[in-house]
Amino acid sequence: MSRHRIVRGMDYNDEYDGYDDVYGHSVDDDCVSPTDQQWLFDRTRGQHSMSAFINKNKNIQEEAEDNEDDDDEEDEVYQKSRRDSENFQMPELDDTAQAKLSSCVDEVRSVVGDAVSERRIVETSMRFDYDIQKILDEILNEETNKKDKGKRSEKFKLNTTPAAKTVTTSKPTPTKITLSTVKETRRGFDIASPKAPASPNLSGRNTPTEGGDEAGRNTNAIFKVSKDQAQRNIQQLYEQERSSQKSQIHMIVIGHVDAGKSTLMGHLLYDTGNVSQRLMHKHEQESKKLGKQSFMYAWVLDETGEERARGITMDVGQSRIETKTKIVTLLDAPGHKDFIPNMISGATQADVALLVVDATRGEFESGFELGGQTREHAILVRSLGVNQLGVVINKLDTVGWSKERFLEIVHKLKSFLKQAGFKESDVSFTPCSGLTGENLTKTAQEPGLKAWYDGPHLLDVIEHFKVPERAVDRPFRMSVTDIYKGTGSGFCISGRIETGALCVNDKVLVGASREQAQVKSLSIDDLTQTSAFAGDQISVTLGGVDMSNITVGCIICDPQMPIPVTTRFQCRIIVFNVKVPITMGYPVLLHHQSLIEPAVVCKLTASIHKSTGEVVKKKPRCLGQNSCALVELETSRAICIERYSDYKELGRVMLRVAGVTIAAGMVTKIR
Ligand SMILES: Nc1nc2c(ncn2[C@@H]2O[C@H](COP(=O)(O)OP(=O)(O)OP(=O)(O)O)[C@@H](O)[C@H]2O)c(=O)[nH]1
Repeated sequence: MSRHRIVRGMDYNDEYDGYDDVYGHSVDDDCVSPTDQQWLFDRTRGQHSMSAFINKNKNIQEEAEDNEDDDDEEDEVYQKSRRDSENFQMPELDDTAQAKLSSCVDEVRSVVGDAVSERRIVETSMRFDYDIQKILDEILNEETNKKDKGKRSEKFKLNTTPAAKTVTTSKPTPTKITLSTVKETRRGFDIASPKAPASPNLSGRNTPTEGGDEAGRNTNAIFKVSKDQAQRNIQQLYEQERSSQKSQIHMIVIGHVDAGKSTLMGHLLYDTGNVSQRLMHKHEQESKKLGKQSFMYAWVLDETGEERARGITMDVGQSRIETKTKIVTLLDAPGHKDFIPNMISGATQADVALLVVDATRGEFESGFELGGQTREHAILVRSLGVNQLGVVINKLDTVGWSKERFLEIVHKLKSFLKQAGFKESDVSFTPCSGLTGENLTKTAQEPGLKAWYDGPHLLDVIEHFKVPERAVDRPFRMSVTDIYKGTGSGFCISGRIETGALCVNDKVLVGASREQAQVKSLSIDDLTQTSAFAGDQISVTLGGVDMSNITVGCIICDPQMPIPVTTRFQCRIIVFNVKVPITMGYPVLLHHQSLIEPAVVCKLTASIHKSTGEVVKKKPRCLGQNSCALVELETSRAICIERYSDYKELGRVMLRVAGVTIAAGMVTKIR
């Protein structure tokens, strides 16, 4: 039972409240100099109306590339729209309609800023029955049409950056701040130019001296490796070392909070002899003392005091079991929505998944139908490349082993999973109880279940998962999931080898810094090894590298065939549930393997058909839920990424905003 949590390079709190910080930084530190502050609208300085502010600050330097007349027209139109807003009286509505209207106005404002009058937003909202997507389409399209027709009198700029709310007051005003400031404030936070990626610390010790473009792509850099490393026959080595061993598989256990995942895994570990009777007795006694005896099996994987006290899993617990033909690494994911980043990080390491659902009446429904995590987890693992799924219909003891309840849940999940992209033949449904241990490692014993079920038990289901092909003969790539101080010199990193192989004494390149490091030692499940291959979860001690250049999420790669480094790339995305449609400038948190990095949707290239991939509309204004599109993303720092067509494992991304997954994507081009 190992759990690497010694050094976590990422503070997941950033996921939830880091935006203020990021925007604050962008505006306060970089975009607006102290002297520019005078041009920003500030209610505390008595500028109670925007028009007063405009009049007061007439002599502001103009944006170099804009035509003076246009600016005057913009002034006039903008002021007209403001007056329109100020004189506008809200219609009298009942409470529900009023609430819908206010929320619509807020959401539209967050996209278009102050450039559109209150009246227009209100009227459009009512006309389109508060459908935010239609309202935005209407308003944004109208603006474009007007522009196209050359009706300059109606021209004013839209602020399409929801994140830039704090500075929108400066954007549409005729009294512009300097060009450089306007450009900088266009986005929610600072974006390094793709041509000059923010460079990590380069110690100069092991960095290449020539070759390679600025972003580190198509590099011709000369990285010397030993003859042994350069000429090694990896396939032969793999067969030599592994042909007589059981195959390895990584299985993530997912599902809504309290579905019984940890209890199920703890009981499975106990029944398969992976947890001693002594330890189980200890868990039983200690959990009893705290009045939490029902959690005694969960304690096998929920090891920290906080997890035990709160009765929830917070980080991915890791353990392993052996079946007849396989060594299975179990990854017990947290079900609570606050810990989805941890769950994503675990899912990137998984080959297959078990989706646990609680059969208790009302509980399945709240996990599946009422915004629970059952759907989100299933979609996430599928988007991250997991295509074999075992659905465990758990806690059947609470419904008297009812066949009807089992079939009802199977029916509901089947159609959903098909839509989520799972093939029917790759999905199985197993009834059981993690608490009583029914149908875990032995065929059904309970008369209520035996009466109608004679299918496989859970261990059988796991045994029959197909082992994915391991890309051992491809260049080495590994994503770092943890960093910690080793016992000797150097320091340790852990992660899963996505492709290729690694041997002791090999040279590797580290992340975007491209610094060279040497493998001092490596281990799998705390056992020292001389080599490791794609699919292995390993710990590596590295030497000769600046520790500050290694962070959780960075990629370690083959020095002769390095991974591309970039700040900008194109993705094909599927948009999930978004409250506010995605527009240009939309800030997101990019999840790539274990990396979580602020990014911005900097271009909406085309809307595409979900199944055929045909272009439906070029340069769409916005993307609503369930749409599919080609977009470009720009990260604030240079990252290592691959095209999906080259390396499936490293070409997938997830986009999240304020703790919600809004899209999943595949990388199609690297700029
Ligand atoms: N009756 C019954 N209760 C169960 C069963 N499995 C789990 N439970 C109870 O459900 C509660 C939650 O179990 P956990 O195993 O912690 O659930 P979890 O899905 O791991 O929770 P998170 O990881 O926090 O999402 C505990 O009180 C368990 O005893 C079951 O098969 N039958």
